[in-house]
Amino acid sequence: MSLRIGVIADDFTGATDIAGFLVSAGLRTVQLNRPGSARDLPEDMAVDAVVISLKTRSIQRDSAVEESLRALRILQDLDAERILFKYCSTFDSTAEGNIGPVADALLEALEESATAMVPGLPVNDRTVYRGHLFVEGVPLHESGMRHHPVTPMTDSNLMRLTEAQGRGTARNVPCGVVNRGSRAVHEAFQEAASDGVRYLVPDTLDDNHLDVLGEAFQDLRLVTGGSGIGWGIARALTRREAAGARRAAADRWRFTSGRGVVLSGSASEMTNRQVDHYRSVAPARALEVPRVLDDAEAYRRELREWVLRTPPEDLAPLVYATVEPEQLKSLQRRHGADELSRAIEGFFADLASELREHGVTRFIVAGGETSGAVTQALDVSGFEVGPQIAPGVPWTRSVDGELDIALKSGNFGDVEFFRAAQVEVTTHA
Ligand SMILES: Nc1ncnc2c1ncn2[C@@H]1O[C@H](COP(=O)(O)OP(=O)(O)OP(=O)(O)O)[C@@H](O)[C@H]1O
Ligand SMILES: O=C(O)[C@@H](O)C(=O)CO
Repeated sequence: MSLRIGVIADDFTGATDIAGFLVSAGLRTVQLNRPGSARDLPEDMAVDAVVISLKTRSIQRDSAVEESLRALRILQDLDAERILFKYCSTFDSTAEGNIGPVADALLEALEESATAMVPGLPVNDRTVYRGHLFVEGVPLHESGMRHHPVTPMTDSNLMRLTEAQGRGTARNVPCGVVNRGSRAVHEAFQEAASDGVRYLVPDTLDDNHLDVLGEAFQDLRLVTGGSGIGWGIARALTRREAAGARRAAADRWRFTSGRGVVLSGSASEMTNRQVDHYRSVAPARALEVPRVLDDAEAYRRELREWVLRTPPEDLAPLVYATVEPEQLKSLQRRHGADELSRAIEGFFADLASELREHGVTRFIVAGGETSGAVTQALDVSGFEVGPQIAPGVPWTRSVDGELDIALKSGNFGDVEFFRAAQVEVTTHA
């Protein structure tokens, strides 16, 4: 097997996000949830891209570097022509973060001296102007990300953030140069590299810019950034085939025949709106936190029987822990934030695995941590990635062909996401 692109992703839903964009640009893509499971890939499986999903965003630097290098070796064994290190479109990495050290280690292992840093994802309103990252039109450090519990972002300047973490200097490529096209960007990259600059940070204001950057960077051994640049590079690689391949991905997608369920453990603003909407069109049960803590087994049985009572042809029933921020804070004060998170994630994981034993084959899960816990409990070593339901959220099928799974990052998708996931499978390219 030889791969056109190999991706190392620093978190779980981030991996699914980029995998969906690669498919939408026409690459047949598999996501591996356990890096070692590359050896389980069927010999005859036609794959253009492999995305290895790690959980290295907020762990110790040494471990993040070590795990990323291990993933690199697996991708090299699969003959990956180019490597993309995927991190968050909101960077999610403070001065102590791992993006710089991992990029440095990958550069060294690939014997390269410079790379591009492209977190922008304009379709989800994450843009870069003069090297500053904006989320929905406001600078990163003024967006909700300034309150992130693990990686509070207090700076929007990507050059400063990168230089604080890495071993080299960074330089912006302003949008005036990007507007001139891929040759101008390529020249800017060459000039920067010969000046000893290690990280090139181009402006990214719209999808045209992603196309230009994809074209300019498609021959670099290492590119870093979000799913947007993955899409840009994949489109550069498949320019002529893309439309046909996109249609083929959507045409091929058929749901498994079993029942479905929606499990929402995300407490984000968008998920709150999505849960509110879905409750008005489908059966839904809010998780009772005291019973999760004190009566989990009996409570799971009760919810399981309730889920299985819904006729399989109806919209899938929803079980949700999702609450508004004030209520979340008050629950966390009463029970302890970490304990509660662990208990709720564990509850969803066990519920998912029991539902699977009782014939549920289609899972829609909201929340990055919740998705990780559920996927692990379902023992899914990898996914074949299908068409996107919304930008950054594709349908996936477990490599054993038994389960359909959609994993939604907290803030992705629009208000009707949960219903849309079940009624239409169009590709957002
Ligand atoms: N009602 C609740 N009370 C306490 N904790 C909750 C509640 N609902 C959800 N949680 C916890 O909040 C955390 C939400 O994290 P998760 O990563 O799943 O969602 P998210 O942060 O919205 O998504 P993403 O990381 O993709 O943006 C989980 O650990 C979950 O168990
Ligand atoms: O890039 C993004 O915004 C997401 O894929 C992500 O990384 C979620 O954690």
